[in-house]
Amino acid sequence: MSSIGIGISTTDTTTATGARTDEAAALIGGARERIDALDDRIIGLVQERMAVSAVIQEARITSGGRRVNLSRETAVLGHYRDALGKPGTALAMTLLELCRGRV
Ligand SMILES: C=C(O[C@@H]1C=C(C(=O)O)C=C[C@H]1O)C(=O)O
Repeated sequence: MSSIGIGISTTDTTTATGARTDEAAALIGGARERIDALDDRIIGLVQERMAVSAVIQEARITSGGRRVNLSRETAVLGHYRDALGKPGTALAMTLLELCRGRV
């Protein structure tokens, strides 16, 4: 670590995290590892959701029905909105687009 005056560190770690102390940089670095691991799990769950959704859509289309079921999508949107508020609706819309494409 080099330093500029008392208590101001200029390590690579603090630079990368935006922290102003080594203690904060260490906390942020550890928490970012947890976030990266959570993001990997979230991405895996989204991919699993896409696969399950595809099974449903293919079964419905093969049976002569339509790909999209708006009443079900409304229920999914409501579920996310109830849990996460307005941004939850936007998240659900993105998930639905990933799962059944743009309508
Ligand atoms: C998966 C389905 O098909 C489509 C995809 C949906 C989804 O990914 O949640 C919801 C409704 C349908 O538009 C379903 O009807 O459940």
